[in-house]
Amino acid sequence: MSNKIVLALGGNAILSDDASAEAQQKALQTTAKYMVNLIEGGHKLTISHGNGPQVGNLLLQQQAADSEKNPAMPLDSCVAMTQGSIGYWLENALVRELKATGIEKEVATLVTEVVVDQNDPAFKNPTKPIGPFLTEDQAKEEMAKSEVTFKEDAGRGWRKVVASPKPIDIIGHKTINTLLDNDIITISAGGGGIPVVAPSMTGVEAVIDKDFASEKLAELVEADLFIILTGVDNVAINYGTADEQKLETITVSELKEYKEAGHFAAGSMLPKVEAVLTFLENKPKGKAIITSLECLADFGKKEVGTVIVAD
Ligand SMILES: Nc1ncnc2c1ncn2[C@@H]1O[C@H](COP(=O)(O)OP(=O)(O)O)[C@@H](O)[C@H]1O
Ligand SMILES: NC(=O)OP(=O)(O)O
Repeated sequence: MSNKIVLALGGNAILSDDASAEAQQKALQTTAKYMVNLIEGGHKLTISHGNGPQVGNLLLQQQAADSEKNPAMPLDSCVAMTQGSIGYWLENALVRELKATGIEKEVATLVTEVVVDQNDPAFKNPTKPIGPFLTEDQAKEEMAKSEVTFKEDAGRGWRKVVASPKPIDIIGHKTINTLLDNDIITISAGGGGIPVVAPSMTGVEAVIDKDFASEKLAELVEADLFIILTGVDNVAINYGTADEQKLETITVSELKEYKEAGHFAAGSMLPKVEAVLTFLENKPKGKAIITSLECLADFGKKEVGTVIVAD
């Protein structure tokens, strides 16, 4: 059966330890190979992706821009720039892979604006980690020098945090849907989308969580299947402990219970769990999967990853 799929790519599908353009392009070429399985199945595919490491690095590069002739770009413009660069790399990789496998499909990347509420409490409480990981001492030194906030990120080190308001609407979602209905693969809502406030559509300094933006996209294009790819094959309870247990097929109520019991870390697995729960509350007949890129190789042959369905 052919499905309309929203596929959200996590950080490890784009970036390893090497943040060079060449290394990210190479990682995305591997990612594109795994996606062919979804495309060959005749599914209508729209892809979104994160930009946390990339937009943080780009913001750091702005510090070198200190003159009127070479001004620093604000965060919303940096989000737009990373949508462009990651979209270019991914589109390029997919087109190459489609050619190699003889699949005749086109790919279109869309610069996507996402409406947020200017009164969203997130503007007063930055939580979204971006850019490189620092040690605690380095982060404290940075905080003493400027008004930037750094927080510890899920046991992995300290990162700069910025406001991350919830997405309300995706500008151009009808265009994305029209492209999908015409069997064109789209790349959209990259980096969570460029945050803008209505009615003026002015860009604001924030980075939207790509899991929430991808959910909003899945809702608006009425996707049948919402897949979030991340660094693990399955969501787990008691993650990282001796009692860790991988979740396979699970209902919305069961997942909610585990969420309420605190099994999912804020800033890493929690937004993914919340995004799939919201998707299935809006579309009970839909299906959501959280898994790794590698597991996509078996998609269509057997159930892969953590599959979430309505009760
Ligand atoms: N309960 C959990 N089950 C599985 N993985 C978890 C859990 N809690 C935290 N994680 C970690 O969170 C990571 C996903 O978050 P993150 O790396 O921030 O996302 P992304 O893949 O979108 O960049 C997983 O790869 C895993 O290391
Ligand atoms: N925008 C965003 O959520 O990016 P990451 O998934 O890379 O953190």
